[in-house]
Amino acid sequence: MNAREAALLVIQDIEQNQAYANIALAKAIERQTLSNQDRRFMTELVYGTVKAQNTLNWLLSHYCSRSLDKISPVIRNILRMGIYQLFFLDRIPVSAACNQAVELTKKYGHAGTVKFVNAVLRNAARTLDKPVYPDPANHPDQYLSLRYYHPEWMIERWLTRYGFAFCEELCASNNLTPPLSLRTNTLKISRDDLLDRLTAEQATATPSDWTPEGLVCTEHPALASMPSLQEGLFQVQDESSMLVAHVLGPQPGEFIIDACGAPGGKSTHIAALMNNSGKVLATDLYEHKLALIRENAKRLGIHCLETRQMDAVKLNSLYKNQADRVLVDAPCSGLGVLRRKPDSRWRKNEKLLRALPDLQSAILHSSADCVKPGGILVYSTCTIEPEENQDVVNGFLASRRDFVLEHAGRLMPVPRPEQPEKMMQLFPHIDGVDGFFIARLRRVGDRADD
Ligand SMILES: C[S@@+](CC[C@H](N)C(=O)[O-])C[C@H]1O[C@@H](n2cnc3c(N)ncnc32)[C@H](O)[C@@H]1O
Repeated sequence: MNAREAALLVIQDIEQNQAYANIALAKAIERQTLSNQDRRFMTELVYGTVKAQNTLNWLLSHYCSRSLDKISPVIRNILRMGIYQLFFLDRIPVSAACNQAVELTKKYGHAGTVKFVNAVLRNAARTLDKPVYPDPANHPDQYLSLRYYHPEWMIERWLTRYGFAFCEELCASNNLTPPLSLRTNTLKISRDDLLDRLTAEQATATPSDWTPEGLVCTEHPALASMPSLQEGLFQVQDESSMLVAHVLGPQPGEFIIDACGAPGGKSTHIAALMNNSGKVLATDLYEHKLALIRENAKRLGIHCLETRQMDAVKLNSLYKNQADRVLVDAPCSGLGVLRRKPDSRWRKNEKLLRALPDLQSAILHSSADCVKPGGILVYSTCTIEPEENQDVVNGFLASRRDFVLEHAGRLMPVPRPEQPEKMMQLFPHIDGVDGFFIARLRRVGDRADD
């Protein structure tokens, strides 16, 4: 199977079965024996076609008299892939984009659709030029939506809040492919030694500017094939996500609860910072996700971590006043990590976003009850929406006089320029890392300070 056909099947899986793009792609890559070049091309086709689907539909509508809803999903995806190559991939010859789409249609369509796909793509190829987007001065939301492949409701939200320039930079950065970042498993290896191992495994990495254990990897073989991963020498984790455990500040011997723990990126980091001593209890609503934490912990050689399936809203019924520190890495809209998941922007909607702050607040309140007097509570999300971040924490503080807000930015493991706000909001286009929010609170009461 060639890269285009493999890409088409992944795109179909994402659209028809709601498969997650990164997972469906990784599985397909594992099944195929593709060269590195073909693997990169397949990834580009899948991610580009899925991410830019609104713009591809809009471009297609210029060349296709039939309504796109009336076209079968597989043919529509062949057309989208073809248009994507014609308009957005400079190095693909026009003939290859058209001919290969026709070949795929022969296999997945019928004689009529072959003619149709051929006609639409040849028509597009004849008039091929740069897309002419709506005028940004008169239609800023349509312009940004089509130019940067984001749902219009999301653009409207950000335009109102941040203005055009900020919104444009944010959307542009959501479309850049972020480097892979890795957290050294300091229980097994130092960052310098891991760098040597990665180089020996044909990966290119440099130390992170944000954390002492972070590495930024610009080139690497398929992750599953890397012995250093299997040996548990690192965990894949974004740099901003690695900051959370540092802000929590776990100490060896303590009892820590990670209320929304799966798949375990932060729980396992906390355990490493505690040098595998004390106890980390990772809870999550879903048992199958807890299995991922256990797998990760085993691979990383962590034995101070336990898991428990439970609704974090009820955490205080079991662990009231017991934990030295509690992390609430809350379920959220994930709008800070759109650059990592090309399909996720099309899975969100405003109704879903509106429901989140109530759940986040309920988890935060219950988790707060589990913190010992003098202990620490950290609330984090991978979103940039104030309703899920500052508003949740401010609402909590307004009703909980037993907690005070501390300055998260002062606890950075690698010093950074000081920000005036105590709560930390990172943006991909400003900070170059995933959009993340971190707030640290201390429960009033006696306890040895840290
Ligand atoms: C942002 S993810 C956590 C990521 C994790 N901390 C890490 O670093 O790998 C949020 C998690 O909250 C879980 N979750 C959602 N609702 C929950 C609830 N009511 N109680 C406990 N966990 C919940 C989800 O299953 C998801 O695994």
